[in-house]
Amino acid sequence: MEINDFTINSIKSEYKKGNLTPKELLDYVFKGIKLYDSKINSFITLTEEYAYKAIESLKLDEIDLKPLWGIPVAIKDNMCFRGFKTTCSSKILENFIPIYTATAVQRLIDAGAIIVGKTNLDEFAMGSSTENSAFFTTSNPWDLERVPGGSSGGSASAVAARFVPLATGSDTGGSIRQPASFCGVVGFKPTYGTVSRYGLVAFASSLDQIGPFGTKVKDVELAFSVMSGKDDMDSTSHPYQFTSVNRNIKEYKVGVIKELYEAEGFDIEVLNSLNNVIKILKSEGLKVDVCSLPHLKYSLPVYYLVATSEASSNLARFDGVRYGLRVEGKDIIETFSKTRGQGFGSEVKRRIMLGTYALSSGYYDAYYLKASKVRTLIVNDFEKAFREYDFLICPTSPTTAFKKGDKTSDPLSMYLSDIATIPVNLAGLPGISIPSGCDNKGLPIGLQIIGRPFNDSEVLNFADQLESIINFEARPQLGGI
Ligand SMILES: NC(=O)C[C@H](N)C(=O)O
Repeated sequence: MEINDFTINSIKSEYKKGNLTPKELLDYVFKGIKLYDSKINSFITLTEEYAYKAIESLKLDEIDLKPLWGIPVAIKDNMCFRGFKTTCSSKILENFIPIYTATAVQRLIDAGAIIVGKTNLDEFAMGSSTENSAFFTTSNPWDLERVPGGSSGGSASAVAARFVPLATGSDTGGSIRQPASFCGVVGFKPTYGTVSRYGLVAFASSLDQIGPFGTKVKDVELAFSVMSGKDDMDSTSHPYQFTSVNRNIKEYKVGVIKELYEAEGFDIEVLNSLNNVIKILKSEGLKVDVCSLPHLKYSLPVYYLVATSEASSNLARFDGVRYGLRVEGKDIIETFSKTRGQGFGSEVKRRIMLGTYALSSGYYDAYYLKASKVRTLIVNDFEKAFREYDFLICPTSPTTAFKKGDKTSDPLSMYLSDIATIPVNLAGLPGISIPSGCDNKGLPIGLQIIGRPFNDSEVLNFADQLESIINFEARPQLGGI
């Protein structure tokens, strides 16, 4: 069996023509994972037995009713899937088995998707390289010496390696878009509130958002249409209803974010790729200008106060009593501290300490409150820019995939990898990363497209058309199955 184009549409059309069955596709998927995942390490858990059982309930006459009928999907291991381990790549949850399924995951299942496994991440989604996983580091399928990005590096690499056509991620400061960029795939962070967070292990609740990875924008759109919408189990979920948009790309006005275009620290080849996109858009007749969002330069400090404050509160529940690991001490205080001391890795501890400090009395006003106020200035900058432009564009990340170990001893340089994605979370906006080319090492470069809140369909429509024009065909070579 030859599977050339690993898109949902082509898989479904092969199913309909009778050229492929869900069983054959699962055989192909698990064979690929078994052959190559020992090199890449995308998966923490495989749900093979479940998957083969799940396809038994697929009825061919429902294929047009279920958008993801027979589509294998990988789930980031910070989303609950009942009966299977949800580790968050942390020792503290190493053996945690949830008793319920996350709404976004359930909606994929209800649409016919087949869960094939849970993917690796930076512990509790804190990191940009997947090197903070307590279990193992994932490799980038384009170059095994390099990181796949993070924190959803397992999902991004699984799609890049063509293990699966679709995967889920969560994005607090770039965790879907940055690994998508490093792995040469499409990653979409929807508007905050459009996808329920119920069953997603919380990192920073005002920033976390679930979204999909795919090889093409249309696949990501389909997954988003299935996952999005009101959920009574998440009070921050919005009564959003997906409707697809079909507007000609020429009608849009695009702003290039000055602070992420003329900024230091961006590789010349990454900027050249952006320049190339600008040229393409102009030659298509679009209006493209450089526009300034002056408060964006505060995004990183604001994020590392807001996100860590929320994390210090969210992660307080892991105490050896309610969930996961318990290391016995002579009294309850010692049990707490031994459990947390041994259960959390160093990046998680760093963030809990920073957040606890920022929230503590006497410092709250100077740090958390101030950061919240500056966050509003960033939101206002975006609002103003969107009065003029339909979309804002910039590189997804300042560099292409870096080598393993390059940034592990310097947290600040790791944090800078998210300089272009973090502002989008602070403002709750939809943002997508699509491949825009390769650098001279043959590594993929990502372009980020940012839209107005709840204009997710417009972002996807624009990205889809731009993707066709760019026509990025390169893919990592792992060898055949
Ligand atoms: N969770 C994310 O979106 C990842 C971001 N790099 C962080 O470490 O916070």
